[in-house]
This record gives sequence, C-alpha cells and structure tokens, in this order.
Amino acid sequence: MSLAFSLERQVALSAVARACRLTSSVFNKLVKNETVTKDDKSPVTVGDYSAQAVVNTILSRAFPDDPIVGEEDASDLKSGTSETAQTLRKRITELANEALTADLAYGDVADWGLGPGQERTTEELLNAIDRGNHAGGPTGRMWTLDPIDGTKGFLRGEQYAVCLALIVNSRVELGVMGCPNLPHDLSKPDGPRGSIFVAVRGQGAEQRTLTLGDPKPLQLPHLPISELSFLESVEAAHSSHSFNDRVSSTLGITKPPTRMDSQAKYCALARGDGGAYLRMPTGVGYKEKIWDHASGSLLVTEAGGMITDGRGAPLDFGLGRTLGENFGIVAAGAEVHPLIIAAIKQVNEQKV
Ligand SMILES: Nc1ncnc2c1ncn2[C@@H]1O[C@H](COP(=O)(O)OS(=O)(=O)O)[C@@H](OP(=O)(O)O)[C@H]1O
Ligand SMILES: [Mg+2]
Ligand SMILES: [Mg+2]
Ligand SMILES: [Mg+2]
Repeated sequence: MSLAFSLERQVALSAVARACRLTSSVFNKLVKNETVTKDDKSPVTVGDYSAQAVVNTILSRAFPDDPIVGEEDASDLKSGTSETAQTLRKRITELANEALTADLAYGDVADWGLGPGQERTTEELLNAIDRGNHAGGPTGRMWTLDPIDGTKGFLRGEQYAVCLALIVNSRVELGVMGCPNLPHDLSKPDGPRGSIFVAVRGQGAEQRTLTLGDPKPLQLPHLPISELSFLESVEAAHSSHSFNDRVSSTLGITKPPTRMDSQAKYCALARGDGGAYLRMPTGVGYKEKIWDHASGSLLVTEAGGMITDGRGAPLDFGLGRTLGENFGIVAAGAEVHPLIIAAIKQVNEQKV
C-alpha cells in the first residue's frame, strides 16, 4: 500500500526543485527593469513570475482539477504594452522554458508525463501564472504557492524560499520548501548551502539536497531557555522587533535574535536552529497570507514542534487567501511554545 499523498509529494518536490534551479540561476543575471513594484509597494521580479509559471505548469499537468492559491498574478504582464512589459514577458518565457525542459531528473514522475516538459508559449505561461488566482476557502483540495518568499532577501542575495503546500478541507497535508541560500550550518555562513524540506501530515519532516538526494529526518530538539534565540524577520515592517525583545526579556532569554529573511525561518527552526519563531504584527490591518505559512507550519509540527497565532489559536487556512483574524505567529518546540504564549500575554498586559 502506498503512503498517502505520495504522488503529490513527488510532484511537489520536483516542481520546487526546478523552481529553485531557476531562481538560483536568475539571481546572478538580474538586471535593471527585471524587478517591478506591485500596487502594495512590494517588489516582484522575473524570478517570482517565472517560478510561479513553472510550478503551476507542473501542478496543472499532474492535477488538472486542483485549484491553486498563488501569490503572483499576470494581469499587469498581460496588459502592459511598454517596452519593459515586453522585455519582462520575453524573459519570463525564456526562464520558465529553460527550467521546464532541463533534463534534471529531479524526482520527475515519468509515468505521469512529468519528465522534462515541452516548451510553452508566452500565453500559456502567463495563463499558468493566473492559475494561481483561486480565492481559497474551507472545503476541497487546493495548492498554495509562494514562488519566492522573501523577495527582498532574494534581491539582497540573502535568504528566500520557494514554498508550496497542499491544503485539503482547510488542513495542510503536504508542505515543500526550497531554500537555495540556506547554509547547512548557520554558524558557517560561507560553507555549503541550499536544501529542500518536505513534510507530509503523519509521515514526518525531512531535509534533502537541492537535487533531492540524501534525505535526513528532522526533529526539533528540546532547547532550554539559555539556548533559545528567536528567529525573526529582517524587515522591521513585517514583525515587531521591539515586541520580540520584550517577550525575550520576560522569558529570560539572553541570546540575541537571529534575523533571517523569508520562510527559511521555519526550515531553520525545524532542524533545530534557534528554537522559536516569533512574528507579531507591527500594526493593525495586515492579514498574513496562507502561502507565507502553510508549508512552514506543517514542517514545524511534523518535526515535533507547535504553531499557533500570538493568542494561542490555531492558524486557519480555510478562510480564503489570508489567515483572516489570526493575530501574529508563534512557532516553537512543544515545551517552550506555551511559555512564549504566556509571556506574550504578560507583555500585552503590561502595555495597558
Ligand atoms: N506588513 C507586513 N506584515 C507582515 N508580513 C508582511 C507585511 N508585508 C509583507 N509581508 C510578508 O512578509 C513576507 C516576507 O517574509 P519575512 O518578513 O519573514 O522576511 S523578510 O524579513 O521580509 O525578508 C513577504 O512575502 P514575499 O512577498 O513573498 O516576499 C510578505 O508576504
Ligand atoms: Mg511578495
Ligand atoms: Mg511570501
Ligand atoms: Mg513571494
């Protein structure tokens, strides 16, 4: 009897591995005009668009009926008539086709026609990006994709992640994350780097190489307070550094925080770096996106950790494209998680 979601796991690993190859190669070649600013003022690059085109093309071929909730959409790319828009379309087509047709043998499932694919037209690739326009919701199967999480980190040559998860009836069942720049050992930032992480509900979590070899099971160690260091965002606008400092002091944590871009923080946590990830809002109004937390949340729980919002409530992946009213994120080892929730409550009470 085959394990649950084994085909989905293999397809998702293959799609993320191909997308990672693309993002790693595009970084060295990015030029002016290949990064644009979205309506919410955040950056998006040809890397984000082409990685979404690649993953959605592979998913659509393997699971044509599954909807996808993806971060990017192609409406501006489709309608733009400027020289920049034309250059972007051409570049996305080149990059996506290179990744789709490369003979990588990255765990491709030949029987399902997922070996190196055929070239796609620009129109097909832009439509593949727009397969990510699903609204989400409480029932049925859906994928959620962040083609480059931590785009700002990606642009700085630091941490970013390609994040893909399968949600069934509001529950994350499978999560895959590719982190091409993540050092194997955080204390050796110039040492070997790049890993792909995968978790299936009830089947554990593991770390592999970027070519999907050498699987290593992940288990979050029990870290005493003296060994804890909060993992937190680099961008101060994305989570409150000062709130984290106060929670840290309340708990008696003495190690400084580890600032790291993107969902790579979940991967670092799952393999035992830091011991806790704290992401408290900087203001009211921002709603966390499901693609920013789906794969990471499963990775952490399958490695033996816990994840809730800042009030201790479970994350709700069934409310649409956002986590709705969930307020902040706390992910940590099972022993330390309740202590962090209690410390957050204490800090909030001191405020009034
Ligand atoms: N105001 C605000 N509050 C909270 N989160 C926000 C906010 N604005 C953006 N984002 C999301 O943050 C994603 C980047 O993740 P991190 O904050 O962990 O990394 S980083 O510090 O920005 O590098 C980033 O994901 P990407 O857009 O995929 O890079 C955003 O979805
Ligand atoms: Mg973005
Ligand atoms: Mg993101
Ligand atoms: Mg993104």
